[in-house]
Amino acid sequence: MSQVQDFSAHTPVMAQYLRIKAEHPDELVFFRMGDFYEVFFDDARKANALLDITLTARGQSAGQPVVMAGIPVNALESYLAKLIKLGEAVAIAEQVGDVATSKGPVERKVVRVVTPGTVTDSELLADKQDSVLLAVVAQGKTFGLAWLSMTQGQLGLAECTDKELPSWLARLSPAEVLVDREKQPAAVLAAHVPITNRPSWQFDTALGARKLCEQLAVASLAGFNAQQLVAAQAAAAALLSYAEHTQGRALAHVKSLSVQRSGDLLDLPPATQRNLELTVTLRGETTPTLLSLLDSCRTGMGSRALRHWLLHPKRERAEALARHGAIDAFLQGSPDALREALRQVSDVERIAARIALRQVRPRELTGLRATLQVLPELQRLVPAGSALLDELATGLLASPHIEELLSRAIAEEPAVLVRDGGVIADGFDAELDELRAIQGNCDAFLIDMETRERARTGIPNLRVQFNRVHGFFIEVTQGQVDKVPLDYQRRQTLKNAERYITPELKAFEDKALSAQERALSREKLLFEMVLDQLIDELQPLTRLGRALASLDALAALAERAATLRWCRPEFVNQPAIDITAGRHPVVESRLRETGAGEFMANDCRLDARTRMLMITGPNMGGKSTFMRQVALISLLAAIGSYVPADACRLGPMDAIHTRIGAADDLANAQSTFMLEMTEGAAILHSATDQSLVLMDEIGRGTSTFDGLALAGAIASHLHDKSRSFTLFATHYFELTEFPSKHREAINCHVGAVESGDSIVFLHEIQPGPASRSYGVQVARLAGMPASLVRQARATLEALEAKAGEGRAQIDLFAPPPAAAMATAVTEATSALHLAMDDVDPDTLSPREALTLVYQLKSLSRKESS
Ligand SMILES: Nc1ncnc2c1ncn2[C@@H]1O[C@H](COP(=O)(O)OP(=O)(O)OP(=O)(O)O)[C@@H](O)[C@H]1O
Repeated sequence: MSQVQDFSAHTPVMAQYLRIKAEHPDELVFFRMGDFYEVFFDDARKANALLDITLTARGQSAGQPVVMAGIPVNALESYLAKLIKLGEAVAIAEQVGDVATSKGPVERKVVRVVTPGTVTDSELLADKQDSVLLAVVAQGKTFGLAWLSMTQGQLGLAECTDKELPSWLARLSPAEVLVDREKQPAAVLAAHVPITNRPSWQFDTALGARKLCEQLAVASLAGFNAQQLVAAQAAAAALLSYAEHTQGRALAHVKSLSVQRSGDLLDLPPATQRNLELTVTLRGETTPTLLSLLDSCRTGMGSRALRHWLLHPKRERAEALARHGAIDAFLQGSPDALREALRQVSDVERIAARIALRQVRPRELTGLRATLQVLPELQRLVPAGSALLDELATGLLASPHIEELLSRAIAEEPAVLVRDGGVIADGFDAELDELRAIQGNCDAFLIDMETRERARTGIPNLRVQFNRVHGFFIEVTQGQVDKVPLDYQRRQTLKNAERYITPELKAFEDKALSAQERALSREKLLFEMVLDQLIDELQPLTRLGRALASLDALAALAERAATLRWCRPEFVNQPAIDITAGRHPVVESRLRETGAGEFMANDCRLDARTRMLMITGPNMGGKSTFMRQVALISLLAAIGSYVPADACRLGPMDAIHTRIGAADDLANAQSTFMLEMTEGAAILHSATDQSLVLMDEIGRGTSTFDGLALAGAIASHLHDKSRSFTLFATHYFELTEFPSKHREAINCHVGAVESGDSIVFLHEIQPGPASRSYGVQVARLAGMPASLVRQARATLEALEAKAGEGRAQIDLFAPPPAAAMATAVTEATSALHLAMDDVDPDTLSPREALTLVYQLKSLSRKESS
């Protein structure tokens, strides 16, 4: 039960609470009182609204009732989980003083602050996902980013422009973002992530540089190539201060820093991540996605590594090549045995972090011990023939000291919590063994005393017993009570029996109970000592975690490649996306699962001379699927996976841009068309000749003529200016003219055949433009009423006839008028110039001069016509 306290103003406990709350104004303060955490005032009202817990009022403060709500200590985790999900932060104030010896209220202190980005409790974290804390600060036109995965112990720094910031936010997908409360970046506000405001002075470059050097134990950041990143260093200052503040201690396990540059990564803007359904579907679910298909990892660490690879593909292809080599080595045999052994592996990465933060639980340590014991077997099962796998296999080492320590110190099956006792193994510490022996002797003592007392009192059914609530007692049934000797003192009366205690039993009770208490506190001390020794071994443990994660992820990719019949892609230096019999991995596996038929594989051949496919064909024909599969295959190759195709050759790639129809973004007050144009504009601004661009039915969000005109202009821009590899799907038949005027574009279409009133989709990409769009047939398939379909067909025929008669021949792809004038003028000027170049006026005869005037006149007439 919660202690009954007087909460009137000025009571010492209230003063203590108010002091703690003043230090944590932005967090919900959970104030430990006995078996409850209490929340007061506005925090209580908030908890009541968010957690649906009952409000009570007790005492008065400043004339107002003290509003409060209580959370039982043993239900803390589930309430925390809820609050973290809602983006709230909680400061946990524990009783740190000794209740028995305290004068006045027992001392309380905030031992940690749990926030969405810094949570490390295994119960509150998803196994397969990292929780990333990110700090973002604007310095002039540059944004500095610093992030930390608390459970991986890894720091990251980057700088980017305003335009690039949304991609970074999508890629890092932070659980919490720290921003300067004076200038919150708009892109962060738009990203719908929990935001924590920090004071401006915490975003300080010099402070950041100093804190980073201290954290990484280095004299300068030059070794990390980070000394120029002043904005990122400023973000790191706020990040590290906040992380330490929440943990209430230094972050001993954070020893590695990776500096990332926008230009190093294959750019996957947020729209691309969404449209390609990499980690969540368009409906917001986690399956079926590319990640859910890929992730057959055996450990949470492996799944997290795979997710990271997928969202951070590199442009430079050495790492991907090494992974292809590793998959190949696995496939020479089979990854199954290693994957089976990986089942016995615990989440070493998170355990290492929790050791560092002194939050590790006894059973995590036995998990770690079991993992260390299977390392030799794992090492044996890693196949030869790949430099990357060789390197990872050598990483499967931990100092023998750790294993030996864990085997000696931790019991075979320890209790869940240290405070329950039974965690330290017998034989590890002589003092603990002795204290336990006293407890162990209990049973023997009780039996012995029972025999003696039965003999002394002549009560045959007398029993000497112990229970947790009443301690030790002698129980005598009511019928025998008159035989009880004088030294028996009554302790408790039951319906059928009386319970007594004797001086001898009391003395034994004191000894046994104090032994138990002493054993418990000895265990706590020993556990801390074990942690001290483990903390010295953090670096090898963290390295081991990473090696296990990579091995698991690679073995999963190998398993997928074998099961799904994928091939090894080849990288070339020339521009190329050359895919033979490519498939959309997720659609293919859905078709297989639902028995809805075979997936139709398709080729895609793009190179320096053919950069754009103008794709036409009926709705439901497979245009979007084809375009997406080309993007997914390119991405899979870039992360080092095999790909769903028979053969695949890829040139360099710097980004995958997608503009694919989406629902209205009402939350951000953007109409479908506005969104379409905004996303389209972003692509045109950033796509290069090494980008892959998917344009699905651009222009459909507005009137036909506007849409067609815009689509034509966008296609021209992509073809002439960006020169990107472009897959352009459209229902505007007019655009099938595009390739005849643009050398690097060709037409193709998805095949369909009409049978009677109906239509059969072939899902095959065929050369040339589609002959018609079959929209009415598709509507019929979708179940539109027959009368409506008939009406639509009649209208369509009338419209087609009319369009055929009167359509003016408009050149959709002509350069814009201003540009046309400019070109004409330049050419004309240059022609006149050329003619004038040969003329020397001083040597001309009058007749020659007259002829020249006629010539120039005729030239100028020709060029203006
Ligand atoms: N290559 C294929 N093999 C087998 N089935 C396919 C293939 N491509 C697409 N499909 C099936 O056809 C459905 C429609 O495909 P998709 O959405 O790509 O058509 P679309 O041409 O883009 O249509 P719309 O123009 O209406 O957007 C898919 O959900 C899938 O079930």
